[in-house]
Parts: sequence; structure tokens; C-alpha cells
Amino acid sequence: MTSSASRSALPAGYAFRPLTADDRHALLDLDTWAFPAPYSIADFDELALPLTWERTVGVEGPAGDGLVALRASYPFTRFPVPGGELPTAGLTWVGVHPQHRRRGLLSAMIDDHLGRCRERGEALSALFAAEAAIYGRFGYGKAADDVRLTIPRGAALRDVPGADEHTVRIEHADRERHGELVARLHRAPGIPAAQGALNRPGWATRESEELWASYWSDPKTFRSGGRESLRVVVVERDGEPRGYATFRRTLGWEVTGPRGTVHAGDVVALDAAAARALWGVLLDLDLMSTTEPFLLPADDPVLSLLVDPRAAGARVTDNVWVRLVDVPTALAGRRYQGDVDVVVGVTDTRLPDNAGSWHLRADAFGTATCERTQAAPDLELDVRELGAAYLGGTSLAALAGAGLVAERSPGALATASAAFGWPVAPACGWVF
Ligand SMILES: CC(=O)SCCNC(=O)CCNC(=O)[C@H](O)C(C)(C)COP(=O)(O)OP(=O)(O)OC[C@H]1O[C@@H](n2cnc3c(N)ncnc32)[C@H](O)[C@@H]1OP(=O)(O)O
Repeated sequence: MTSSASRSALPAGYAFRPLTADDRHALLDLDTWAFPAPYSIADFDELALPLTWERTVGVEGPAGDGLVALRASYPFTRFPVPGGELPTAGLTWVGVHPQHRRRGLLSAMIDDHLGRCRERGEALSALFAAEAAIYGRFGYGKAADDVRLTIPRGAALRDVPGADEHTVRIEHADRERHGELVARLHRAPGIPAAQGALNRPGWATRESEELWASYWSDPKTFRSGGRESLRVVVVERDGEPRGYATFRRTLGWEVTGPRGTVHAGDVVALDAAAARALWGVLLDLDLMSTTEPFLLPADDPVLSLLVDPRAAGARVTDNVWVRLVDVPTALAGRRYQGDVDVVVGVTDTRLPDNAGSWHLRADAFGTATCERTQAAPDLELDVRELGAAYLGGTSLAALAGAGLVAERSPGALATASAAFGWPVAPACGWVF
């Protein structure tokens, strides 16, 4: 890929600087300016940083201010998109010291990041947004939602044949003991239909040793609010692990009795029976009154297993945001759930190579092609909206309803909107 990114420059006096492991202290100091935390830097000594240093870039301030901004990205070489995988940069650890905010440092960092994505051949960038209002201006669209639940202890679940054939292990989470099974099962994103061709878009897996080391390091900074150390429940059938969930409990005592909470992290099962077995354990731990999974895909099996899903008080919030860095590679790199033959007119002020008309053709669930064309567009939208629709979680019709997609050829919106959807809801099961 060639790079023709229009990069906005840092303000005078500021300069980019690659960061290394020697910058650990300065990086943590800056990070706790950006994200206030009730810890000293020394408290983070136990924390294995999840960063890949070659992808971690700082900004030095003027006049000896030192490190005043930083950003990093995770290498997701196999980021799931509908029916496929694409190299993706997971933008993360974005922070600007409060004294240097609103001077354009983030804008310059994003343009530098997008330029580097193109140079590395990463067709997408994805992120979790600390504040939802930040990233739209940079061409990122809200591509997935997730569901937060507070499930009462003992909530009734529908039966699944075979669930009671599982044995259960509840143990301290330990990399040596559980590392291989967690790495393997996490690739199966929680519903049987999602395996194989019908994958779960957005479900990033940890690919770097740094991310795994961080996942298993379990420092006290991860135990806020009285949380215990990391635990795991594994359900096995015929001696084979079929699902696991990580969790930490908290315990409070009230005059009416103990009120504990199970804070679940990953909840991953290879099939419906394993999911039923796993949730049966998570919803019935002694001294607990509620189970709060951190985040779940909008179609997680538990939402169908709960006899009274309303009682779990579902809250929906934004999950992964996606930015198409290379529009033709991205559009040809996913599959579509309906036949589509459409010319899409794209605007993109930050990456002008993406702007213009693109002819997208695909058969339902088959491979796609996407080529530049001079033909008039059937649909027009900004790259931000394309990012929102890309994983199949936001319909083009819904965006058109908000005036964000324009239909120029009658019928094109319905066909393209159906094709861009996906049978499995997009979501990433962990915040990166
Ligand atoms: C993927 C992740 O890592 S998400 C983590 C993001 N980091 C945080 O939230 C930590 C706390 N916040 C910060 O560190 C900073 O305020 C940042 C990174 C959000 C913004 O950095 P800044 O250098 O101040 O941003 P910059 O000056 O480049 O602003 C660019 C534009 O974004 C807007 N903007 C910046 N921050 C916000 C925000 N929090 N909400 C809404 N708009 C914002 C600015 O107003 C500006 O708008 P304009 O182009 O219309 O003038």
C-alpha cells in the first residue's frame, strides 16, 4: 500500500519519540495523569505491561516537559471481520497530560498512527473509546455494542441437554495450569454457530506475549473495590475442557445477610451445553447475591437461557469502534450475508486514498471484490459510517434513518443494508 495520508503536524516544540522499556516509569506516570488511579507508580511494579514497545510512541513536550502524550497499538494480525480476518491495529493507551490537552496532540498522534497502519498493511484500526465523543472525528465508527447484566443469584436458566454431563473445576487462575486452554477456547467466541464460517466479528484474541503476560499477571491494581485474586471455572466433558470463565468475587455483609458479587471476566463456551453448565456455576456461588459479567455480546447464550432476562437489567453500551484505513482491502476482506453489487461513494478527509467511488460485488457468504470506479454512487456515506456498519452490527438503513447514509439509486439501501449485516453479533469480549 502506498501512503498518502494527510498527517497533521504536532504543534511547535513537540516531537514524537519511540518509547522503550526504559520509559516504563515515565509512561506509567503519564498514564496516571490521563487516567487517575488510586495507586503510586511503585504499586504497578507487579504489572506486566501489555504493550508492544515497537508500537508505542510518545510525544515530548517543549522546554524539558518530558513525556506529555502517548499512544500504542496492539498487533491483531487475525482480527475477525464477517467471514474472515484482517490485520488490524488495536489503538490503545492514548493519553495526553492535562496541561497539554486541546493543543492538537491527539490529532497529530492519530494521523501518525493511521499513516503507520497503512505502511504496515493494516487495513483496519479498532479501539475501545474512553469517551464516546472522541473518535468519530477521526473516522472511527461505533461498530459494536455489548450488554452489561446484573443477574440475581440462582436466576432460573432453561435446560440444555448434556449440560449436567460436565464436571466443574473452580481454581486459582494460573498461567501454567490454564494458559493453554484459555488461549485455545478464547478463539471460540461463545456461541456454537459462531465457529467456522460464521465467526464473531470484532472478537480480538491476544496475539502478543506481552498481552498474555499482562492477562495472567494479576497485580493488586486489578483488585479494586475489594476484589479477590483471579479465579477460573472450567467445565469439562469426557475429560475435555469445553468452557471457562474467569471471575473475582467481592463480599459485603448486611443485616439481611451476605451480599457478594461475582465479577465475571471472560465467559467462553464451545457449545450450548457447556454454556449452560458454566452459567449454572457462575449464578450459584455461596454468599453471592448477584453475578455481573463484565461485558457480553448482544447475542450471548445467557440472554436466551435466562427464563427472566428482564430481571438482569440489561444495559447496552458501545464496544469496539472501527476505522477503515484501506477501504478497498477492508471491503473485499469480509463476507456479506446477501448478494451485493453496489457503488459506494466514500468521503474521508484524513485518508484521501479512501475517498471516491468503490464498486463492491459479492455473492452471499462468498468472496468479495472491491474496485475503484468512476461510476456514480448508489450510496454515499463518510468513512466513519462505513466503520460503524463494517462488522455487521449497525445497519446502513439505521444510519440512513439518521441522515448519515444517502441512497442515490432506489433499492440500493435495502440490498446493501441486508448484505452488510451478519448472523453473529460483533463484539470483543475484553477491553483493549
Ligand atoms: C483508544 C484509547 O486509548 S481511548 C483513551 C483516550 N484517553 C483518555 O480519555 C484519557 C484522558 N484524555 C486525554 O488524555 C485527552 O484529553 C485526549 C487524548 C482524549 C484528547 O487529547 P487532546 O490532545 O486534548 O486532543 P486534541 O487537542 O487533538 O483534540 C482534537 C479534537 O478532539 C476534541 N476532543 C478531544 N478530547 C475530547 C473529548 N474527551 N470529548 C470530545 N471531544 C474531544 C477536541 O475538542 C478537538 O476538536 P476540534 O478538532 O473540533 O477542535
